[in-house]
Parts: sequence; structure tokens; C-alpha cells
Amino acid sequence: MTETPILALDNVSKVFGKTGNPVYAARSVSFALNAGRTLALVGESGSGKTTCARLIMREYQPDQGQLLFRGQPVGGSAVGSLSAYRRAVQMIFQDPFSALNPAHTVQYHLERPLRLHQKELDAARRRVAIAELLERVKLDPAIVAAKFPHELSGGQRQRISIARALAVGPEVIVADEPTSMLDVSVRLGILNLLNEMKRSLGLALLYITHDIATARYVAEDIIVMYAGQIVEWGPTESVLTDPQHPYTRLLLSAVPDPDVRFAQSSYNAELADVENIRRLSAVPQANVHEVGPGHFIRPIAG
Ligand SMILES: Nc1ncnc2c1ncn2[C@@H]1O[C@H](COP(=O)(O)OP(=O)(O)OP(=O)(O)O)[C@@H](O)[C@H]1O
Repeated sequence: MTETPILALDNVSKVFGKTGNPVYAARSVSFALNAGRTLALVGESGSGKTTCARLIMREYQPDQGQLLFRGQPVGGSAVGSLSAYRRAVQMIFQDPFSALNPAHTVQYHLERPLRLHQKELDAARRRVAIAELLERVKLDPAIVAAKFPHELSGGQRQRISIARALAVGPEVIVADEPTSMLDVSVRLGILNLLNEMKRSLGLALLYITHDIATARYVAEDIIVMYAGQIVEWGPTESVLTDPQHPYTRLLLSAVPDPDVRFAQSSYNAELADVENIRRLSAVPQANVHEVGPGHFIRPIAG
């Protein structure tokens, strides 16, 4: 028997600018997030990744399809179901500079969610909990708790954002480009921290990125999106080492990572025709082919 995912998008579509020139930001998108696993959602700018995150955070309502939490539609009639969902699903944003309020200390940022979501803690136990949260994200409470955001580096701020998300006791974390605004030198540290959170707390992670090469550091499974549509998905290793969709190959061809093998000359002729690949990849495609164990593509027509 397979375990029920914590969270799932079930055939979800979201359309903007419906009259005249509709933009399908998400087109029949389905995926599931499971405890202790990371799913990477990759694609270039405008492919629909953030729309998926916003649908999960309930900032957008789907035009079609539904969001399932532990197998049940989110926003159903059950009393408390929405508040349980809001607590269970937390987000880490791309910009750790604007995610924190410059007028408040680190202590304040962590105390607030604890007050809201762990009401049983008195002031002394909250202080202990804050210290534990900071240690969890590898920061020294004695040094950082009293600091203001501007006194921290970008990497430290992102660690505070992660600690704040953890303060709520989440089951799912949606991380939208969590390292793209950080120095290259601290990116891996943040990805390693997310990995550790996943393992030690059994979190389900959705890792959103335009940088397909980083997916291999964090994600067991990967989804490649283009024009609101999932074009290829499966185990990360299989998709990255044996990409089957021309658009995935195109994305990988832009990766200067020597670990990602992509020098196969047979792809080169295909990649010369970039515009054609994009055009054909954007065509809605219901057909699905399994190209390896658990590895699927929506083949392009033509
Ligand atoms: N609120 C909105 N109103 C109108 N169009 C929108 C809105 N949000 C997104 N879109 C459009 O939907 C498409 C998908 O956008 P989305 O932000 O989800 O892409 P993305 O892959 O996250 O890109 P990026 O990496 O740049 O954030 C784009 O064409 C975008 O212009």
C-alpha cells in the first residue's frame, strides 16, 4: 500500500488574463509531496513554478483541479482544517532581505510564530525554543538573537527565515529559489541545511529553482515545467543523466556543471533548433510516455 502524500496538486490549472489572451500559468499540473522527500520544480522564468507555489500557499485559487492535504480537499468543511493547513505548510522566499522586518530583532521574528502556534509555551520556554531553533539552523543564539536583519549576512538571514518556518512546526516547506539571491559561496550551506531539516524532521520539501543543476543536491524527484505544463518528471538521477524531453535537454545544456553529463553529440543538432523546441514544448499535450522506471515525459508533437 502506498502512503498518502502530505500534499498534492491534483490536475490543477490556473489561467491569467482570460479574455483575449489567456496565459496558462499552470496547465493540468499534478504532483505530490511526501514526508522526508524533496521534489524539485525546475523551469525557466515564466514556466509556472511560482504559480504552483502560490496555489499551494492558497494565494491563488485554482481555476480547475484541487489541492489535497493528506488526501482531503483543502478548504473543505472540517472545522480547523484551514488553520491546520496554514500551520503545516510554510514558505521560504527567494529574498531573505525583504522577508524579514528591518525594525525587529531575530528574537522577535522567532517569538511571534511560537506565540501563535505553540501557545502552551511560557516566556522562559519560548526563549529555550528560540535558542534551539537557532542552533538547528547553525547560528549561535548568544550572538544572533538580539541582532537586527541588517546586521546579518544574506546567508544568515536565509537561515533565520528557515528557523522562522520551523518555529511553526511545519510538515511541508515550499522553498522558492531560496539561494538565488545569495553569494555562490553560501548557497550549498543553505541547501545542505534544507537537506538536514528534511532528514531530521521528516519534512516534505518543494524546492523551486531555475537552476536545474542544484536539484541533484537536494531532490530525490524532479519535475521540469515549461509554459505552465509539466514536460518531464521522475527520479532526479534518471532525469538529469538521461533527459528524454528536448526542453529538459535544452535546460541542461545551459549548465556549466561538469558533473552533469550532457556532451552527447546526438543532442547537438536537436538543440540548434531552440525556438522550435520551445514552440512545440508549449503545445498542450495529454500524452504521457514512461521512459524509465518512474520517469515520464509528455512527448512533443512533430
Ligand atoms: N498575477 C498574475 N497575473 C497575470 N499573469 C501572471 C500572474 N502571475 C503569473 N503570471 C504569468 O504566468 C506565467 C507563469 O508565471 P510564474 O511566476 O509562475 O513563473 P515562474 O516559473 O515562477 O517564473 P520566475 O522564475 O520568473 O518567478 C508567466 O507568463 C507570468 O507572466
